[in-house]
Amino acid sequence: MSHMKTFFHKMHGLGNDFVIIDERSGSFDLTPTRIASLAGRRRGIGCDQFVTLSASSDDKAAVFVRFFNPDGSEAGACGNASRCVASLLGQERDTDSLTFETRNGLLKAEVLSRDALGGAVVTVDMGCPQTDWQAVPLAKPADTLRLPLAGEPAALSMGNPHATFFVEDLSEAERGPTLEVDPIFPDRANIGFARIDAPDRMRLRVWERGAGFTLACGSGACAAVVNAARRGLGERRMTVEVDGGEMVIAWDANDHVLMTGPAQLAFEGTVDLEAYPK
Ligand SMILES: N[C@@H](CCC[C@H](N)C(=O)O)C(=O)O
Repeated sequence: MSHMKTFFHKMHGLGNDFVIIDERSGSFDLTPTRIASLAGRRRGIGCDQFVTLSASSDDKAAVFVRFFNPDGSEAGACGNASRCVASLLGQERDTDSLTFETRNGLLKAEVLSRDALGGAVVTVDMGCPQTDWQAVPLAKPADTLRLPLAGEPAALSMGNPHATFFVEDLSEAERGPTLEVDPIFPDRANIGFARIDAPDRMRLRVWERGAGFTLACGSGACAAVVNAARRGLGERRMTVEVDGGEMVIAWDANDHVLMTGPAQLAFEGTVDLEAYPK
């Protein structure tokens, strides 16, 4: 029996990699179990996040974009995937300015440049950080500037929950797996470890909820810069060095967080979804 093959794009932003599947012409049976097996590095295609594109009911938006972690859980935001989607759709629509819908609302993106090898530099307006304890969310009222955890991280939501620890030594990042599931985070959290190297520069590692350490976390970089500025540790515009390269994050006067960095097409392929358990 032959099954239909489903087309996918494999893209990455600074090594944070994605499988992108287009469901605009019809949805596929993408259960959390199937997503987790497709995301597997040995038996699947392999990715840090799985991304679906479907029709948006908002006529300002080109598509509705959903982000899934490799454990099958859904995330409200993914910065690096947002740059990749903007690059892909910009090419499809022959435009550099795009708006797309996510669970965190409408995001605007601008493709700043392209090369001949599937690469682009993209700015995405990631929206406004939310710093109320209920929005992060936290399990109980707490000052989101200094959570009652050893190291007193600052917390906020960029559409997904983030806590940023400011550290001298990045080996503290080994606390990430335990902190992701600390009872203070009822939806778990992405845990960033930031070393401030200059007022406009930081080094960041993020233990991602549902994914583990990745080479880059765009929403984590946005959270880290906002949290550094809130704590008076950094400027509102910083270069963030992650394991996979660099992004520039600017928290503007209108409270929006602008993230600029690369988006790269790695390859395209087809997959028989039925071959993966659901
Ligand atoms: N890699 C991401 C964030 C992906 C989602 C995150 N793991 C979550 O569960 O919130 C990024 O670039 O922002």
